[in-house]
Amino acid sequence: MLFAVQMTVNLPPDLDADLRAATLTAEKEYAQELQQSGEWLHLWRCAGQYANLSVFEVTGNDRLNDILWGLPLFPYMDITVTPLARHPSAIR
Ligand SMILES: O=C(O)CC1=CCC(=O)O1
Repeated sequence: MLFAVQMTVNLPPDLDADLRAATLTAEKEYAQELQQSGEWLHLWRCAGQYANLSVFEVTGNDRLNDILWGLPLFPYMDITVTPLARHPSAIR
């Protein structure tokens, strides 16, 4: 199943600098592992925003939920999930 996910990051300005750096490092590793495994198909920056638009291909809602709850930045994110269906005019 395909899902578009928008993640907006709201890191508290007073977050401890070491915790911030460790969380960002862990987020990058987590995201890159899921891209390498093939579940995280696209990861795009929303221009001008501390947000991304991602596409996941996963077995279902429960798997996507597990992935999102596992994001190191999850406590600092607003997340919107859109299930995707094939568009009748799509050629690929
Ligand atoms: O910077 C972001 O958009 C948050 C994020 C998700 C995966 C990642 O590496 O950073």
